[in-house]
Amino acid sequence: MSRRASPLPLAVSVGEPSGVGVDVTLAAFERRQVLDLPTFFLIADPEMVASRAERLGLDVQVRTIGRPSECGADARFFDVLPLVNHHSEAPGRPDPANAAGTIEAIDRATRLVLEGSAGAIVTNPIDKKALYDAGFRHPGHTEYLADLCTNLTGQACQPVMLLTGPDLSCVPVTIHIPLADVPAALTSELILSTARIVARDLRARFGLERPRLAVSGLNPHAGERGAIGHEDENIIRPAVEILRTEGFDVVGPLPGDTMFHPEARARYDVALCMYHDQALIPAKTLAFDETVNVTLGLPIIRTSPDHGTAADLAGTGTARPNSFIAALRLAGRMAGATEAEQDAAA
Ligand SMILES: NC(=O)c1ccc[n+]([C@@H]2O[C@H](COP(=O)([O-])OP(=O)(O)OC[C@H]3O[C@@H](n4cnc5c(N)ncnc54)[C@H](O)[C@@H]3O)[C@@H](O)[C@H]2O)c1
Ligand SMILES: N[C@H](C(=O)O)[C@H](O)COP(=O)(O)O
Repeated sequence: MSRRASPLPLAVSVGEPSGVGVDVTLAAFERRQVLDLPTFFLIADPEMVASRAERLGLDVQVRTIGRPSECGADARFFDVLPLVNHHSEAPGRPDPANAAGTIEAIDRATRLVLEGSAGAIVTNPIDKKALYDAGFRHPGHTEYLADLCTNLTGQACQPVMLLTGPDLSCVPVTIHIPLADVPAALTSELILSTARIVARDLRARFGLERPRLAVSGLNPHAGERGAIGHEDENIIRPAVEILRTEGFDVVGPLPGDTMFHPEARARYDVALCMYHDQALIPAKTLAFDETVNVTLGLPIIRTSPDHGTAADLAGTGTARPNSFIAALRLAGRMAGATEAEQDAAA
């Protein structure tokens, strides 16, 4: 698979303005040349961005652009596509009044990628509770982007959350739901559809021809052959067997506690886990600074740093930009590969 950089700029959404999103974006901009980062612009309130840069003591000049094609025209400037909705600059103090701008940035970035003006969307973290308090009805970006893409394209899509780092890639089959609801939400069909999307997108977007999948169990010891819970034998194992008959390279159900040590990880490309923390605890513990959150199953490329808003660090200059930089790099590579394939097919 080609790994050329995307010639289209990446659209970065501002995320929660009281969090570290702008801080890590500015830090990445400052290192763009030395790190040879893909070209990107931020969708945000330019005044808020300029205030944050000043608070951080950064010598960054914000330039307002009207469209993505203007991005990078003068490399000295930090390009911002302005929001219609105003964002106040108040680090560490999430405010539902900012929700409209936060959502607007995600919407506009998505539309720009769908219309072919931007190569991919890189999202900064949102404060989910602040958005819920303002009436946002989706658990997170992952589910929201799927709804948005479905509405904009007319094609239904199932979003799949992939956390990918240097030594582990994993997918939570159930995503943002209470732990108590997981057993009822877990079906063989959901495991099957998730695994099929993972295999398809790892091939198309990452160049992995036949990814090796490892499926976790749900209960301790993967249910101890039915003695500690029934889901492993009645729901997960049948799904794994169907996947095998379909030609997938897949093992499972594997006990969740022993599938993440180094020798175990060497045997698979992606772990399919049954619930959010089963996947995200090992991913963030192994490589909090390098892991990237990617949404599979969408008609667009979306990446994000693995961390949240880190409101305690906003405006202090201590937030590490590493995961955001990894998200930019990965989005650039994925978009470049997609564009190369489209060129080849043309
Ligand atoms: N993609 C997203 O939109 C996304 C992802 C995760 C969490 N969130 C949201 O973020 C909010 C806060 O969540 P949380 O506290 O569980 O997680 P968090 O990642 O914001 O913070 C966890 C800990 O890690 C530290 N940390 C986070 N990012 C860091 C960085 N770049 N450099 C140095 N230290 C960093 C924080 O200071 C904190 O101590 C919640 O509202 C949550 O929903 C959003
Ligand atoms: N589940 C993610 C995490 O804990 O890192 C986070 O909430 C981001 O989810 P979205 O990308 O769907 O907002």
